Amino acid sequence: MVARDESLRPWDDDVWEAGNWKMNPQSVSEASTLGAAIASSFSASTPAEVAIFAPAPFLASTLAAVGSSGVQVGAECCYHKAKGAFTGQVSAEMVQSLGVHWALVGHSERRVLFGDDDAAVNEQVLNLVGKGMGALLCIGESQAQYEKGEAEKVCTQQLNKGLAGVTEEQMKNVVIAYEPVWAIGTGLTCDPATAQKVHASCRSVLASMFSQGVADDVRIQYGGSVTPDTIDEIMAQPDIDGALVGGASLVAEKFERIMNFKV
Ligand SMILES: O=C[C@H](O)COP(=O)(O)O
Repeated sequence: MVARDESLRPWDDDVWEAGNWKMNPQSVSEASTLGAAIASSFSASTPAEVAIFAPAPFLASTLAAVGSSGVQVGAECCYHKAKGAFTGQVSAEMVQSLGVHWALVGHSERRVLFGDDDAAVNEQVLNLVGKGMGALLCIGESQAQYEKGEAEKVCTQQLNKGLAGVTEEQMKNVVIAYEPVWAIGTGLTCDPATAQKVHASCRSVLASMFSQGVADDVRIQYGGSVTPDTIDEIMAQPDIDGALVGGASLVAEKFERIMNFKV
């Protein structure tokens, strides 16, 4: 068994519900208001750890808005280089200096729109865990791959490539998010039983790559059109340890219901 790094996990729960705001909040004030609202509905009785992945310009203000609530704040992407002539990029060091300890890696929008291939994803994961930060690695198949029945195959490849070179010890700072691309922002939530099957397959891949202990301990979130109406059935699946939520994380009341899922 791999002991979790509790400095990155202030709450002793197995479940992690995370909001990915993407490029949606348009101002410091909008992000801060949303962050404060989410933080105010988070309490000791919330059955999950909670994190918000915010746009880089709003990380500091979102951290201030959530204050000491226990809601964690992460970055949406960190380039793997520490410093240099990389116009427009944000480094792990930059966000770490703000007090941010987590970043998303390999979100399908990064892969499809910005060319983050498996090699780039792997560099970002290695960079983050090498610095003691946490990496939330997103994987998932496209619609065409889904229709060909390739979900498990694609996820296996993305895990193998994205986590190449990561040590068993570093896996304590890795969370996986299975996000079928065809379900993102479409209202088409993956059938929970199908998602469970892919999650179980991912866990078995991680057992082969690392150990059964890592596979048992790692948290695997589901993402893709999660809403207050779908969260309970998703969370009832044994291998689903939380949700990575896009659109519904932009509405505090919706995200509050997701945080307080019922099983
Ligand atoms: O990172 C979050 C996912 O892309 C899901 O987004 P969504 O909940 O808007 O479908």
